[in-house]
Amino acid sequence: MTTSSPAPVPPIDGQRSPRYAGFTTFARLPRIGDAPQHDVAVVGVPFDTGVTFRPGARFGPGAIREASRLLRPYNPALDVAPFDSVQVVDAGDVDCNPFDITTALREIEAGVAALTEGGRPVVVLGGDHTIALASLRALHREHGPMALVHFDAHLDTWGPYFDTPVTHGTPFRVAIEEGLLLKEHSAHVGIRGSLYSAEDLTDDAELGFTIVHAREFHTTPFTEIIERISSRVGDAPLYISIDIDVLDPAHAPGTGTPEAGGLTSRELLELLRGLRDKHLVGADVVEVAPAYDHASITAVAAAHCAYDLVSIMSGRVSA
Ligand SMILES: N=C(N)NCCCC(=O)O
Ligand SMILES: [Zn+2]
Ligand SMILES: [Zn+2]
Repeated sequence: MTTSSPAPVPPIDGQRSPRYAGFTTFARLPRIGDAPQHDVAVVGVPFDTGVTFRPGARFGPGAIREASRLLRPYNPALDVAPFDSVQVVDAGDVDCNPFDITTALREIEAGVAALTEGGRPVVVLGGDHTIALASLRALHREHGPMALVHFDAHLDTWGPYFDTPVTHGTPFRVAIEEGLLLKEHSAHVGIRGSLYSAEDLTDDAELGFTIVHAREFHTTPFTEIIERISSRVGDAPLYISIDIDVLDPAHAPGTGTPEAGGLTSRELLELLRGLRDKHLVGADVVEVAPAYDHASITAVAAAHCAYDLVSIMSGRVSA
């Protein structure tokens, strides 16, 4: 992977232009056409045709970008200035069909593939969770099967809903069926809430996943949980998928299928930081539905997750 040369085009300086002014891009980064090339891309996927309950995640990318205006250029938790040594850009949104899931997934896959050519990492801002499948398909072209760390209240390995095989409740079942994932290196984290039946859990185990349930955060030391996830991933190329409903509704009210008893945003960010040394090839932050948000609580959490993901990626690219 190449490191940018000359110096990367930086985000707009908050000391020269107030952070609430000007065009809205993620963390006030340059738009993709305003940099000579990119090492890491952030891209929006405004798609929510796969939802089973409250719609509105199509407005997630815009809300996350707006909330990201406050992000500053140095990330002390990871000791990295993510925009200093590599070129990070906002690649805009993928235009995808709002009426046909199959067509949309093809368009999203093509959009993500164009950005990740040559193995460059990407952070995808959703959109509902269906889009993770397209993103995995695109990254599989570069990396082959990947480890998945999937933060979510929900398993998202269910079967068809209303005879529709690809929805936001099914992306990781399809991903396993398509051979996109290394199941022995993959985990769901934060799972909770009601299921259709106990078989949902045995079906998921048969697909090969392991689960860190939300309630385990009460009984297991945090460092042990991090170690469990980290050793599961090992050295495999890693994709991190963050469904913002992994957070408790108190920390993320703006989402379509909220479940009580979730993680705090502090816990989630710390879990991400625990994966800093992994070979992170791609990530998404999905299911932000601003219509149900209050004071941008959910969008802020999502923006901070995306910032830590970019920080981990740029640390690797520049190393
Ligand atoms: N991926 C999210 N957020 N939710 C999936 C819920 C699917 C269901 O209730 O059947
Ligand atoms: Zn979920
Ligand atoms: Zn999900």
